[in-house]
Amino acid sequence: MRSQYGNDNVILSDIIKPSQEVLDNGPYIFADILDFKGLQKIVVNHRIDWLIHFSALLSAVGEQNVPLAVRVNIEGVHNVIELAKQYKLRIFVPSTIGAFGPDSPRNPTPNVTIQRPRTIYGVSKVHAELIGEYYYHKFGLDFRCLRFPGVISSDPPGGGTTDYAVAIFHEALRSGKYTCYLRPDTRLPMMYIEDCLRALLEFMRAPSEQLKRRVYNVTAMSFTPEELVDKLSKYVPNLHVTYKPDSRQSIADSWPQVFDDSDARSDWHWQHKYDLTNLVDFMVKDVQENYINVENGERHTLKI
Ligand SMILES: NC(=O)C1=CN([C@@H]2O[C@H](COP(=O)(O)OP(=O)(O)OC[C@H]3O[C@@H](n4cnc5c(N)ncnc54)[C@H](O)[C@@H]3O)[C@@H](O)[C@H]2O)C=CC1
Ligand SMILES: CC(=O)[C@H](N)C(=O)O
Repeated sequence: MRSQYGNDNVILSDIIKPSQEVLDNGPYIFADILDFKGLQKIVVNHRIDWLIHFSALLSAVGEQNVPLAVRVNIEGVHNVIELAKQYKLRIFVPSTIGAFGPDSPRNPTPNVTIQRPRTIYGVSKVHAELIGEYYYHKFGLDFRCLRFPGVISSDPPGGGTTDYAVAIFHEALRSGKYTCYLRPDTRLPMMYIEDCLRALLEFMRAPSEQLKRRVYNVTAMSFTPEELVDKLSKYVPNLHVTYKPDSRQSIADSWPQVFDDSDARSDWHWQHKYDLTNLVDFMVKDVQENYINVENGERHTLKI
């Protein structure tokens, strides 16, 4: 986004201390999604016109702290949506495959179908979808929402059910081993981060008249842990993976296996670029160069 709109025109915010890399990249400010007045101040002082609301507790951590998930994921959405209405902002809120549940068709899962999720994360995302649509119809708010599958990047994962597909790269490339908390045949929809961010930007830029709905499924691929291990073994030939399913298995078992994003493809021409093979190629390179080599370099420096 910064490469297209200019570094100073995209402000990143969170409640955590930013890394040096984040600070070097462009403006970063503290913003607590639960502090409505603080958010108002930011919108006014920085003349914000688009709001992209990423803050949330993901599926696995949400189950461990339901009251906090309710506050951040539900109260937080109330705040940003009201803010967007007051200041006439275009607003994007991501939803997820987790907004579906065991009663939804899983292969494929269409854009409009039964949504009865069994996690607080999923419930909060259905709530976000519905309140966003309501504000669109009632107040003309330019609310846009994409339901993402598991998003894969080299950043440390945030406590979701699809985290294994990130963690496995870090652990396999360091130690040649990984213990997976899902069964080997657990199929879930996934997407590489570059596709995810491009989908978001293309969707935000699409003229309103082109959108037949405000909430779209998007995806790129679907795979299982054993299929990912098979591809990764090309880079880590003696890779040893064991499977110890935990509470995240039942969450994954209630989620879509294959996501139908044909509406996004026909309405605003969504097209993914990364499939499983080039996802693995890029992830191996990224984790190796930006994490493992850096750690090794730091260790080396310390030894000197
Ligand atoms: N990572 C994935 O696979 C997917 C993510 N999404 C959605 O994308 C969004 C971002 O996900 P990730 O980056 O993976 O999650 P993450 O857990 O890495 O990031 C969430 C951020 O929210 C921040 N946060 C928590 N409480 C806050 C508060 N009170 N005020 C301000 N910020 C607060 C956290 O500090 C954290 O940096 C979420 O809304 C998630 O539901 C949707 C589908 C898939
Ligand atoms: C798919 C998601 O929304 C997220 N990665 C999670 O697993 O909770």
